[in-house]
Amino acid sequence: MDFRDREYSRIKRFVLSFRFAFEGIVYLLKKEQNFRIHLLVGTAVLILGFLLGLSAVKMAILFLVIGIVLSLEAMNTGIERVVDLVTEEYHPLAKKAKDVSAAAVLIFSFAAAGIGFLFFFWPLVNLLF
Ligand SMILES: Nc1ncnc2c1ncn2[C@@H]1O[C@H](COP(=O)(O)OP(=O)(O)OP(=O)(O)O)[C@@H](O)[C@H]1O
Repeated sequence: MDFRDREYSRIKRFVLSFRFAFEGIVYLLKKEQNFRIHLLVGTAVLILGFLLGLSAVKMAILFLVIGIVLSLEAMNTGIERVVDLVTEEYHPLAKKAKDVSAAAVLIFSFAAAGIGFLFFFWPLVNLLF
């Protein structure tokens, strides 16, 4: 039975939507190396920030930035799968769609790296020297 079927209660559809989103996360963890790398780096950054005693505001910004990177990576994968669904042939528009979608992740990753540099440079310098 289709989950959009009217037989399903609103509550059940609400719970199912979480289950499907969770399945998406499992898919990303199993199949997408870039997602795993971003998750690993993000976790390491949060642990380092905690150990260096960054302020609550800075930690909140780090959480936000890491969440956005992971979400963009997930959206990028979603777009790649849709493009693959539309065509398995080489197509200039398929290339543009995938390249631009990957560019979105890269652009924000540069911004995230800039924020990381601003937050960690002096605390690390003070710790090491
Ligand atoms: N159907 C296509 N037509 C034209 N170019 C494509 C097509 N599919 C992929 N490409 C090109 O190959 C690149 C890599 O595509 P691919 O689908 O392998 O994604 P990926 O970046 O390796 O991600 P993933 O490993 O998560 O699938 C794209 O960015 C695009 O430039």
